[in-house]
Amino acid sequence: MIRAILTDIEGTTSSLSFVKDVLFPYARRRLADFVRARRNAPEVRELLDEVRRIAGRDLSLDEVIARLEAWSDRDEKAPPLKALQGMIWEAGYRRGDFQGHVYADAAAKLREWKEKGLDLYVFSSGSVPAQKLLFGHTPYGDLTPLFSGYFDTRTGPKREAESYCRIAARIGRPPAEILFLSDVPEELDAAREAGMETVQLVRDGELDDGARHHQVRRFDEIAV
Ligand SMILES: CSCCC(=O)C(=O)COP(=O)(O)O
Ligand SMILES: [Mg+2]
Repeated sequence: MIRAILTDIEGTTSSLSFVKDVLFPYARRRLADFVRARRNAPEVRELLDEVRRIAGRDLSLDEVIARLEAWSDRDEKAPPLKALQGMIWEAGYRRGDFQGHVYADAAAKLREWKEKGLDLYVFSSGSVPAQKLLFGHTPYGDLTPLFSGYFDTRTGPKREAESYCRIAARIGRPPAEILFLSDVPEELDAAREAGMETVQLVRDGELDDGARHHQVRRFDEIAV
């Protein structure tokens, strides 16, 4: 029996276009200036050092910025980039430059599941602070009280079963009691390999009769 829901964000609770056309360009435009202005702040300095560790050699500040910009352009889910994006988005949410996009059906169903006693969790490549910002600033108000926990790629890559085993252990439930929702079949494959139940969101495009995972268009088509 399903006792907890673990959900992806981009393409699942929220539109691809909000992330790709609003959030990513917003952070990309400000990345270099943000890093230069905050390079001595301990939380930023640590992330810049992490970029150097990933590169495997010392890099100048310009080289670090170039690498971050290249990752952003390729949508690489590198943890230090995701953390910096979240820091930049914080000002955007605070100033009201944008709100976190959440589909109406997702907001309603998340509320309903919570009221029914299910525990709700997020697993996204966006950093945990970025996840909280998105769900904290939606047209439906602050949805963060609905969630019992948040996971990002610091827990592990989204396409590896081990990440879902770790999440189940952190949630404190057997994987079979957890339903994972995502738009990406490879993420669902990994969750299934870990023993979780899965449903694929297909927000746009055709449903596929032969799909590996049960497909729905909206949260209100998910039976729990
Ligand atoms: C936390 S909102 C921004 C989402 C993001 O940065 C991203 O890379 C999308 O990843 P997801 O795992 O939610 O598909
Ligand atoms: Mg997704």
